[in-house]
Amino acid sequence: MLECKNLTCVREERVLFNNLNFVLSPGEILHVEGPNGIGKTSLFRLLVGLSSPYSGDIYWQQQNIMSEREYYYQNMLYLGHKSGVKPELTALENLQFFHQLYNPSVELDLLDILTLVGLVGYENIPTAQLSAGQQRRVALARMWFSDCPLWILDEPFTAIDKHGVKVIENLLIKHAQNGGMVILTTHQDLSLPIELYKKLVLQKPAVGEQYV
Ligand SMILES: Nc1ncnc2c1ncn2[C@@H]1O[C@H](COP(=O)(O)OP(=O)(O)OP(=O)(O)O)[C@@H](O)[C@H]1O
Repeated sequence: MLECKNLTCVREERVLFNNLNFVLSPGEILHVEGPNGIGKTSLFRLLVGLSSPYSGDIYWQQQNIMSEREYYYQNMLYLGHKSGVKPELTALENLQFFHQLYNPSVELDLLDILTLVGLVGYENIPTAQLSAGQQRRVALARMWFSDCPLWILDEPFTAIDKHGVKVIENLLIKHAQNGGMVILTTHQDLSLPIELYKKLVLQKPAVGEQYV
């Protein structure tokens, strides 16, 4: 379970959100919504420990993520805005790298995963030469390798076409149905089963609480 308690985020003395509380339990997909600049990426950076909250705490399985970082990182997959793929390696080589990184002991057919992410026929092209959506697909392939229960996905659908979005949605559903947890932000409408899906809408702080 991921739990945020009284989380306040401040940038350049401006309060993006204050006293945010939420819980993400096994089997849940949480969609963080809000307009450009409201603080979604800032929240995700707090959730993955890349920056520290102005106040408040984040707990993973009742352990503060800042004091139990190693344990937390063993359980969490983060996909940020940057693709995290190696541009000079081919799509297949990037997948081989993810395989070694995440679960080398598990036998996987990388061609199956290339098929799922729609990159068959492009497997031997350097990733730098692929289209924006294809490069994003290489990055998203990590979800098929990860056995982490918690997935934190910052705009995973950027540059992904409608069919690709469906494939990823189905993967998120499967992950949640297997007891996994997903927190994601996207400006797209999602079609996910209501029993797995909840929303968190970030809102501006009240006037008078907008600056520290
Ligand atoms: N490192 C930083 N230093 C100063 N200001 C920052 C920093 N990071 C973000 N901000 C500011 O915080 C605000 C929220 O940015 P953030 O990227 O979290 O928004 P967002 O909700 O993810 O937006 P979008 O939907 O456009 O991706 C913006 O006004 C941004 O300029």
